[in-house]
Amino acid sequence: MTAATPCLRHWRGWVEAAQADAWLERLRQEVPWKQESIRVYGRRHAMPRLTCWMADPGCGYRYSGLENAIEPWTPLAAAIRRRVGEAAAQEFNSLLLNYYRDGRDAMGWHADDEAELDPEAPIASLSLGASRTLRFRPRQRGTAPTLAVELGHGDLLLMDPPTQRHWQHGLPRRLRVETPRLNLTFRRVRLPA
Ligand SMILES: O=C(O)CCC(=O)C(=O)O
Ligand SMILES: [Fe+2]
Repeated sequence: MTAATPCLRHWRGWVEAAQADAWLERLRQEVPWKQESIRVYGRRHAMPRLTCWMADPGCGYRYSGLENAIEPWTPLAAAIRRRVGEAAAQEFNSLLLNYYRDGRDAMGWHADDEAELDPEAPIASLSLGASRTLRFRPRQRGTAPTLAVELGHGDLLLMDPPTQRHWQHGLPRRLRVETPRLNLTFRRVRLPA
C-alpha cells in the first residue's frame, strides 16, 4: 500500500540567515569533501556532487553501491547534529553531506531505505545556500501525484517513516542556479544489539 503523501515536516528558515551563512562557509572549508564516482552499466562516472560521510565508529554503510569511508565529526557538524537531534527528538549517529557546486549538480531518484538504516527513525535534512527543489514520487508509479518541496537557505526537512518505504526523492538539475548548496542528511544506522 502506498501512503497518499510522504510524511514530511518542513521548517522554513529553521536556522536564522546569518547563522546559516556562517555554517555554509565553514562547512565548505572544513569538511573533507570527496569526488566519488558511480558505476552505470559498467562505466565509471564522476558523481554530480561532492560528498562526505561522517559517523560514529561502527556506523559505516553502503550508499549507491559505495562503501563510504567514515570521517570523524568536525566540531561544527557535531554541534549541528545536537540541534537537529533536539528538533527531531532523535539521536542521529551518521550524516551524509552533499555539496552541489552549482545547478548542474544533482541527485537522482532514490529512497534512503538501505538495510543498515533504522526504518523507525526519521531522516533529517538541513539545506544551506542556493534554493533547490526536492521532488517526491511514489515507488508504485502513478498511485499518487508527484510532489515538489522548495528547500531554501536554513530549511530543515524531516522525512518521517514510512516515507522511504513508499516514496522516492531526487534533486533535479536547475541550470539557472550558479551558486552552491549544501545538504546535510542526518540518519540513524542500526547498531548490532
Ligand atoms: O540534497 C538533498 O536535498 C537531498 C539529499 C538526499 O536525498 C540524500 O542525501 O539522500
Ligand atoms: Fe535521500
